[in-house]
Amino acid sequence: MSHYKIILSGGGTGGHIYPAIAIANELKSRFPEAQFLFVGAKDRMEMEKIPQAGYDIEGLWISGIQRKLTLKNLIFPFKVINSLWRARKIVKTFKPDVAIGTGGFASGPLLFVAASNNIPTLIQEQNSYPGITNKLLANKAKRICVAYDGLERFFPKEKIIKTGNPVRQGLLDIDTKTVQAKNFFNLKHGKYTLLVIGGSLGARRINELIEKELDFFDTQNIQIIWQCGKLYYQQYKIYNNTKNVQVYEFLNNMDFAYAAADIIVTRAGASSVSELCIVGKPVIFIPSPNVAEDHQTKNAMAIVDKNAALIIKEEDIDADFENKFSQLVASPEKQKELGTNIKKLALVNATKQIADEVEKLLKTK
Ligand SMILES: CC(=O)N[C@H]1[C@@H](OP(=O)(O)OP(=O)(O)OC[C@H]2O[C@@H](n3ccc(=O)[nH]c3=O)[C@H](O)[C@@H]2O)O[C@H](CO)[C@@H](O)[C@@H]1O
Repeated sequence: MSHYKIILSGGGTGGHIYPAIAIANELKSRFPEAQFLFVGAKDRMEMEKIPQAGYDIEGLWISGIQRKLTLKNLIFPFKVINSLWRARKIVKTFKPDVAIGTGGFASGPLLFVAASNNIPTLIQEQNSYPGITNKLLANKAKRICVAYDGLERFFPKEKIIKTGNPVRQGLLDIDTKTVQAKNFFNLKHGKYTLLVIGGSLGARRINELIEKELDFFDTQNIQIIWQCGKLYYQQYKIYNNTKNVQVYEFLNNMDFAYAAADIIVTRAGASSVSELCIVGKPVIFIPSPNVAEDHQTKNAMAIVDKNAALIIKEEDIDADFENKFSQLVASPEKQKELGTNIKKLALVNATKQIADEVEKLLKTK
């Protein structure tokens, strides 16, 4: 029987959403008859991105807990109770054969309820340091797919499988898309292209840096695709189509963005890092210092330590950026070396391996 019912839950940021979409797409190609339902958090990105990818989604009233005492924290227990109740209704109505969680707050109640109803659950952890939701869910999960070594510090060892992070199919063949990509972005062919990515939500300090360096880029004859994030778009859109700059709040065609780029300046969220390994181009990481356990620096250092990318700490960008950037641009050899080395770190079969694990769970049911 292949009329499986599959629930996927994860969201809040792109880092949790795109792995879920990649897994769903792979399962859909294996089981065209299967039914899929996503569960996310109301008002978060997934409510827009999942339907765009062609799937149904239900939103729970849930959010993270803040570190200080705020009104939001006082209503947090009510959100948990409400979302557990809603998750229970969703699970009872949809009757999934398996539940897959990719992190983010909504996956907490949904996977908890699924596991409590004896539905096999698989969680996928993108980072080298797990988020709180996956840590709470680990004991009830049947399988835990991870992308880094050393996760047995947090999860039961016998459940862990190192697969890498799932990456959307379209990113696997970007080398064939350069011309199409440059046309798509209206870029000049043959002109050096910088891609700036601030993570799925955008990065304030990277935006400030890019704004400050626009003249510098101009003197270097560089054209730029600048993803500044939804929150910052109003502020930076004035630069759109000036000095060879294109400003986007969000890039819906990451394959084209990567294909058009000669060099990439980026945050170091886990999915971005996995994608950049597949892309194989010279990268300068500016990790966010504002995430749990400084995990973006760890994500980036796993690459930098293999001489496969450069890193500039956020606190050093004003002092170091121009130097490091222009040295790299001036050295085609160094760019080639970094691009070749980062590609060696790619785990290209992650999505397939995770789908294999899901299949095993479906078949043992
Ligand atoms: C500030 C924050 O909490 N960041 C976390 C968040 O990052 P964030 O949501 O930025 O996650 P990632 O960098 O892992 O992934 C971003 C995803 O969004 C896509 N994308 C991004 C920009 C864009 O314009 N278009 C687009 O499609 C990327 O291709 C990628 O697939 O989740 C990651 C995975 O748990 C964590 O490692 C990050 O630390």
